[in-house]
Amino acid sequence: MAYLELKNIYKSYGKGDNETQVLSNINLKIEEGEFVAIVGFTGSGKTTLVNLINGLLEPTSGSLLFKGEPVKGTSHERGVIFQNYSLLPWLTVEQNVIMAVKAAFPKRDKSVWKRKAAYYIEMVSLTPAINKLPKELSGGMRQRVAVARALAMKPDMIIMDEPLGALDALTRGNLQDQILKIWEKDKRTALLITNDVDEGIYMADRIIPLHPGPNATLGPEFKIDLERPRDKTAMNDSESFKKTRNAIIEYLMDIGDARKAEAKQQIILPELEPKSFVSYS
Ligand SMILES: Nc1ncnc2c1ncn2[C@@H]1O[C@H](COP(=O)(O)OP(=O)(O)OP(=O)(O)O)[C@@H](O)[C@H]1O
Repeated sequence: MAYLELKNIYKSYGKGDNETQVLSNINLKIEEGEFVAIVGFTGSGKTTLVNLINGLLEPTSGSLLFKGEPVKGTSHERGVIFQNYSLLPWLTVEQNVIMAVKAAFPKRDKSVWKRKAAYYIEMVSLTPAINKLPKELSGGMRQRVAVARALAMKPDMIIMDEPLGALDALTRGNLQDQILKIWEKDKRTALLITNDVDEGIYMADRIIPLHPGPNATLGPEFKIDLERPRDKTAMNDSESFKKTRNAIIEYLMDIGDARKAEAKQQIILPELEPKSFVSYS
Protein backbone atom coordinates (compact mmCIF):
# COMPACT_ATOMS: atom_id res chain seq x y z
CA MET A 1 0.00 0.00 0.00
CA ALA A 2 1.38 3.40 -0.99
CA TYR A 3 1.65 6.03 1.75
CA LEU A 4 -0.10 8.57 -0.47
CA GLU A 5 -2.07 7.58 -3.51
CA LEU A 6 -3.89 9.72 -6.05
CA LYS A 7 -6.12 7.80 -8.40
CA ASN A 8 -7.55 9.31 -11.58
CA ILE A 9 -7.86 12.78 -10.11
CA TYR A 10 -9.71 15.43 -12.11
CA LYS A 11 -10.19 18.95 -10.80
CA SER A 12 -12.07 21.81 -12.38
CA TYR A 13 -13.14 25.21 -11.08
CA GLY A 14 -16.48 26.89 -11.88
CA LYS A 15 -19.52 25.49 -13.64
CA GLY A 16 -21.06 25.40 -17.12
CA ASP A 17 -19.52 27.92 -19.52
CA ASN A 18 -17.22 29.14 -16.75
CA GLU A 19 -15.76 25.74 -16.00
CA THR A 20 -11.97 25.51 -16.14
CA GLN A 21 -10.48 22.05 -16.17
CA VAL A 22 -7.19 22.36 -14.27
CA LEU A 23 -6.03 18.84 -13.50
CA SER A 24 -6.73 15.69 -15.51
CA ASN A 25 -6.09 12.04 -14.88
CA ILE A 26 -3.54 12.54 -12.12
CA ASN A 27 -2.13 9.27 -10.81
CA LEU A 28 0.59 9.28 -8.21
CA LYS A 29 1.95 6.92 -5.60
CA ILE A 30 4.39 8.00 -2.91
CA GLU A 31 5.93 5.43 -0.56
CA GLU A 32 6.68 5.99 3.10
CA GLY A 33 9.96 7.87 3.63
CA GLU A 34 10.24 8.90 -0.01
CA PHE A 35 11.08 12.43 -1.15
CA VAL A 36 9.25 13.26 -4.37
CA ALA A 37 9.45 16.52 -6.32
CA ILE A 38 6.89 17.74 -8.83
CA VAL A 39 8.25 20.34 -11.24
CA GLY A 40 6.03 22.51 -13.35
CA PHE A 41 5.57 25.84 -15.03
CA THR A 42 3.82 28.66 -13.28
CA GLY A 43 0.04 28.37 -13.53
CA SER A 44 0.17 24.66 -14.36
CA GLY A 45 -1.95 23.61 -11.39
CA LYS A 46 0.73 22.91 -8.75
CA THR A 47 -1.05 24.72 -5.92
CA THR A 48 -4.32 23.07 -6.85
CA LEU A 49 -2.58 19.71 -6.54
CA VAL A 50 -1.10 20.64 -3.14
CA ASN A 51 -4.47 21.81 -1.87
CA LEU A 52 -6.07 18.54 -2.92
CA ILE A 53 -3.43 16.51 -1.09
CA ASN A 54 -3.65 18.80 1.90
CA GLY A 55 -7.44 18.39 1.98
CA LEU A 56 -8.25 22.08 1.44
CA LEU A 57 -9.90 21.20 -1.89
CA GLU A 58 -11.90 18.20 -3.01
CA PRO A 59 -11.36 16.60 -6.43
CA THR A 60 -14.11 16.84 -9.02
CA SER A 61 -13.60 13.12 -9.49
CA GLY A 62 -11.09 10.49 -8.48
CA SER A 63 -9.77 9.53 -5.08
CA LEU A 64 -6.96 10.45 -2.72
CA LEU A 65 -5.79 7.99 -0.10
CA PHE A 66 -3.39 8.79 2.72
CA LYS A 67 -2.15 5.72 4.58
CA GLY A 68 -4.97 3.81 2.91
CA GLU A 69 -7.72 6.16 4.15
CA PRO A 70 -9.60 8.71 2.01
CA VAL A 71 -8.38 12.29 2.53
CA LYS A 72 -11.20 14.27 4.14
CA GLY A 73 -10.27 17.83 5.03
CA THR A 74 -6.97 19.04 6.44
CA SER A 75 -5.04 17.11 9.06
CA HIS A 76 -1.93 17.80 11.09
CA GLU A 77 -0.64 14.47 9.73
CA ARG A 78 0.10 16.41 6.53
CA GLY A 79 2.06 19.58 7.24
CA VAL A 80 2.20 22.16 4.49
CA ILE A 81 4.86 24.81 3.95
CA PHE A 82 3.30 27.44 1.69
CA GLN A 83 5.11 29.78 -0.69
CA ASN A 84 3.99 32.95 1.10
CA TYR A 85 5.08 32.16 4.69
CA SER A 86 1.49 32.73 5.97
CA LEU A 87 2.58 33.75 9.47
CA LEU A 88 0.25 35.65 11.77
CA PRO A 89 1.76 39.16 11.81
CA TRP A 90 0.68 40.05 15.36
CA LEU A 91 2.30 36.96 16.91
CA THR A 92 5.98 36.46 17.68
CA VAL A 93 8.06 33.68 16.14
CA GLU A 94 7.48 31.55 19.23
CA GLN A 95 3.75 32.26 19.33
CA ASN A 96 3.36 31.45 15.63
CA VAL A 97 5.01 28.08 16.15
CA ILE A 98 3.13 27.38 19.39
CA MET A 99 -0.19 27.96 17.56
CA ALA A 100 0.62 25.03 15.28
CA VAL A 101 1.90 22.81 18.10
CA LYS A 102 -1.27 23.53 20.08
CA ALA A 103 -3.47 22.51 17.17
CA ALA A 104 -1.55 19.26 16.72
CA PHE A 105 -1.28 18.42 20.43
CA PRO A 106 -4.33 20.05 22.05
CA LYS A 107 -4.24 17.84 25.14
CA ARG A 108 -0.67 18.66 26.18
CA ASP A 109 0.09 21.59 28.47
CA LYS A 110 1.74 24.93 27.83
CA SER A 111 5.21 23.81 28.94
CA VAL A 112 5.16 20.98 26.36
CA TRP A 113 4.03 23.36 23.61
CA LYS A 114 6.81 25.78 24.50
CA ARG A 115 9.42 23.02 24.58
CA LYS A 116 8.38 21.61 21.22
CA ALA A 117 8.27 25.09 19.67
CA ALA A 118 11.74 25.91 21.06
CA TYR A 119 13.15 22.66 19.64
CA TYR A 120 12.01 23.37 16.08
CA ILE A 121 12.90 27.06 16.26
CA GLU A 122 16.42 26.01 17.23
CA MET A 123 16.44 23.49 14.38
CA VAL A 124 16.02 26.31 11.87
CA SER A 125 18.59 28.46 13.77
CA LEU A 126 16.12 31.11 14.86
CA THR A 127 16.47 30.99 18.65
CA PRO A 128 17.90 34.54 18.79
CA ALA A 129 14.76 35.81 17.01
CA ILE A 130 12.25 33.84 19.10
CA ASN A 131 10.50 36.96 20.45
CA LYS A 132 10.47 38.92 17.20
CA LEU A 133 7.41 39.70 15.11
CA PRO A 134 7.30 38.59 11.43
CA LYS A 135 7.72 42.21 10.26
CA GLU A 136 11.09 42.32 12.06
CA LEU A 137 12.39 39.31 10.09
CA SER A 138 13.88 38.95 6.62
CA GLY A 139 12.05 36.87 3.99
CA GLY A 140 14.41 33.94 4.59
CA MET A 141 13.85 34.08 8.34
CA ARG A 142 10.09 34.16 7.86
CA GLN A 143 10.25 31.13 5.66
CA ARG A 144 12.33 29.37 8.33
CA VAL A 145 9.56 30.09 10.84
CA ALA A 146 7.10 28.57 8.38
CA VAL A 147 9.33 25.47 8.15
CA ALA A 148 9.60 25.24 11.97
CA ARG A 149 5.85 25.65 12.28
CA ALA A 150 5.09 22.87 9.80
CA LEU A 151 7.62 20.48 11.38
CA ALA A 152 6.56 21.23 14.95
CA MET A 153 3.22 19.60 14.19
CA LYS A 154 5.17 16.37 13.68
CA PRO A 155 3.42 15.62 10.41
CA ASP A 156 3.78 12.17 8.86
CA MET A 157 4.18 13.88 5.53
CA ILE A 158 5.65 17.29 4.70
CA ILE A 159 4.17 19.01 1.66
CA MET A 160 6.09 21.99 0.32
CA ASP A 161 4.47 24.34 -2.19
CA GLU A 162 7.37 26.26 -3.75
CA PRO A 163 8.56 27.17 -0.26
CA LEU A 164 11.84 28.74 -1.34
CA GLY A 165 10.79 30.50 -4.53
CA ALA A 166 10.97 34.03 -3.14
CA LEU A 167 14.41 33.69 -1.56
CA ASP A 168 17.84 34.67 -2.83
CA ALA A 169 20.12 31.85 -4.00
CA LEU A 170 22.24 31.72 -0.84
CA THR A 171 19.32 31.65 1.61
CA ARG A 172 17.55 29.20 -0.65
CA GLY A 173 20.55 26.84 -0.61
CA ASN A 174 20.86 27.04 3.19
CA LEU A 175 17.20 26.30 3.70
CA GLN A 176 17.30 23.39 1.24
CA ASP A 177 20.07 21.90 3.38
CA GLN A 178 18.15 22.49 6.59
CA ILE A 179 15.02 20.83 5.21
CA LEU A 180 17.07 17.87 3.93
CA LYS A 181 18.82 17.44 7.26
CA ILE A 182 15.50 17.33 9.07
CA TRP A 183 14.01 14.96 6.48
CA GLU A 184 17.03 12.63 6.70
CA LYS A 185 16.95 12.66 10.50
CA ASP A 186 13.27 11.84 10.88
CA LYS A 187 12.82 10.02 7.55
CA ARG A 188 9.45 11.59 6.96
CA THR A 189 7.70 11.38 3.65
CA ALA A 190 8.08 14.57 1.63
CA LEU A 191 6.54 16.14 -1.44
CA LEU A 192 8.17 19.22 -2.91
CA ILE A 193 6.48 21.35 -5.55
CA THR A 194 8.97 23.50 -7.38
CA ASN A 195 9.71 25.22 -10.68
CA ASP A 196 13.46 24.72 -10.15
CA VAL A 197 14.79 21.51 -11.70
CA ASP A 198 18.15 21.73 -9.87
CA GLU A 199 16.38 22.07 -6.54
CA GLY A 200 14.30 18.99 -7.35
CA ILE A 201 17.37 16.93 -8.29
CA TYR A 202 19.28 18.05 -5.20
CA MET A 203 16.48 17.19 -2.83
CA ALA A 204 14.31 14.40 -4.24
CA ASP A 205 14.44 10.67 -4.94
CA ARG A 206 12.12 11.08 -7.92
CA ILE A 207 11.07 14.01 -10.06
CA ILE A 208 7.75 14.10 -11.85
CA PRO A 209 6.96 16.93 -14.28
CA LEU A 210 3.50 18.41 -14.31
CA HIS A 211 2.31 18.97 -17.86
CA PRO A 212 0.78 22.44 -17.90
CA GLY A 213 -2.96 22.83 -18.12
CA PRO A 214 -5.69 23.23 -18.98
CA ASN A 215 -5.95 19.55 -18.24
CA ALA A 216 -2.55 19.39 -16.55
CA THR A 217 -1.36 15.87 -15.99
CA LEU A 218 1.75 14.20 -14.62
CA GLY A 219 4.52 13.25 -17.04
CA PRO A 220 7.01 10.38 -16.80
CA GLU A 221 9.07 10.15 -13.64
CA PHE A 222 12.82 10.68 -13.46
CA LYS A 223 14.67 8.71 -10.78
CA ILE A 224 17.54 10.52 -9.08
CA ASP A 225 20.30 8.02 -8.43
CA LEU A 226 22.62 10.24 -6.42
CA GLU A 227 23.92 9.17 -3.04
CA ARG A 228 22.85 11.04 0.07
CA PRO A 229 23.84 13.27 1.71
CA ARG A 230 24.33 15.10 -1.56
CA ASP A 231 27.05 17.60 -2.15
CA LYS A 232 26.10 20.42 -4.51
CA THR A 233 29.60 21.00 -5.84
CA ALA A 234 30.30 17.31 -6.43
CA MET A 235 26.83 16.92 -7.90
CA ASN A 236 27.47 19.56 -10.55
CA ASP A 237 30.42 17.49 -11.82
CA SER A 238 28.57 14.18 -11.73
CA GLU A 239 27.71 12.63 -15.10
CA SER A 240 24.54 11.13 -13.68
CA PHE A 241 23.39 14.58 -12.49
CA LYS A 242 24.12 16.18 -15.87
CA LYS A 243 22.29 13.42 -17.73
CA THR A 244 19.20 13.58 -15.52
CA ARG A 245 19.16 17.36 -15.56
CA ASN A 246 19.39 17.48 -19.36
CA ALA A 247 16.66 14.88 -19.77
CA ILE A 248 14.26 16.77 -17.48
CA ILE A 249 15.01 20.16 -19.00
CA GLU A 250 14.64 18.78 -22.52
CA TYR A 251 11.32 17.26 -21.56
CA LEU A 252 10.08 20.53 -20.03
CA MET A 253 11.31 22.55 -23.01
CA ASP A 254 9.44 20.30 -25.40
CA ILE A 255 6.28 20.84 -23.36
CA GLY A 256 6.96 24.58 -23.32
CA ASP A 257 7.38 24.68 -27.11
CA ALA A 258 4.20 22.70 -27.64
CA ARG A 259 2.39 25.07 -25.30
CA LYS A 260 3.67 28.13 -27.16
CA ALA A 261 2.58 26.68 -30.51
CA GLU A 262 -0.85 25.94 -29.07
CA ALA A 263 -1.16 29.44 -27.64
CA LYS A 264 -0.25 30.95 -31.04
CA GLN A 265 -3.03 28.98 -32.67
CA GLN A 266 -5.62 29.84 -30.08
CA ILE A 267 -5.20 33.51 -29.33
CA ILE A 268 -7.08 35.77 -31.73
CA LEU A 269 -6.94 39.33 -30.56
CA PRO A 270 -10.01 41.48 -31.25
CA GLU A 271 -9.50 44.60 -33.32
CA LEU A 272 -10.07 47.36 -30.84
CA GLU A 273 -10.00 51.09 -31.39
CA PRO A 274 -10.49 53.70 -28.72
CA LYS A 275 -13.90 55.38 -29.08
CA SER A 276 -12.70 58.68 -27.77
CA PHE A 277 -9.63 60.00 -26.07
CA VAL A 278 -10.16 61.10 -22.50
CA SER A 279 -7.53 63.40 -21.14
CA TYR A 280 -6.98 63.44 -17.37
CA SER A 281 -4.48 66.23 -17.35
N1 LIG B 1 -10.34 29.19 -7.13
C1 LIG B 1 -10.14 29.21 -8.43
N2 LIG B 1 -11.12 29.49 -9.31
C2 LIG B 1 -10.91 29.46 -10.63
N3 LIG B 1 -9.72 29.18 -11.22
C3 LIG B 1 -8.70 28.90 -10.40
C4 LIG B 1 -8.83 28.91 -8.97
N4 LIG B 1 -7.63 28.58 -8.42
C5 LIG B 1 -6.79 28.41 -9.47
N5 LIG B 1 -7.42 28.59 -10.64
C6 LIG B 1 -6.83 28.46 -11.99
O1 LIG B 1 -6.25 27.18 -12.09
C7 LIG B 1 -5.02 27.20 -12.80
C8 LIG B 1 -3.92 26.58 -11.95
O2 LIG B 1 -3.71 27.40 -10.79
P1 LIG B 1 -2.68 26.96 -9.65
O3 LIG B 1 -2.65 28.05 -8.64
O4 LIG B 1 -3.02 25.60 -9.16
O5 LIG B 1 -1.33 26.91 -10.49
P2 LIG B 1 0.21 26.96 -10.00
O6 LIG B 1 0.95 26.03 -10.88
O7 LIG B 1 0.30 26.72 -8.54
O8 LIG B 1 0.58 28.46 -10.31
P3 LIG B 1 1.81 29.33 -9.73
O9 LIG B 1 3.06 28.60 -10.07
O10 LIG B 1 1.66 30.61 -10.50
O11 LIG B 1 1.58 29.49 -8.26
C9 LIG B 1 -4.77 28.67 -13.15
O12 LIG B 1 -5.18 28.87 -14.49
C10 LIG B 1 -5.67 29.44 -12.21
O13 LIG B 1 -6.12 30.63 -12.80
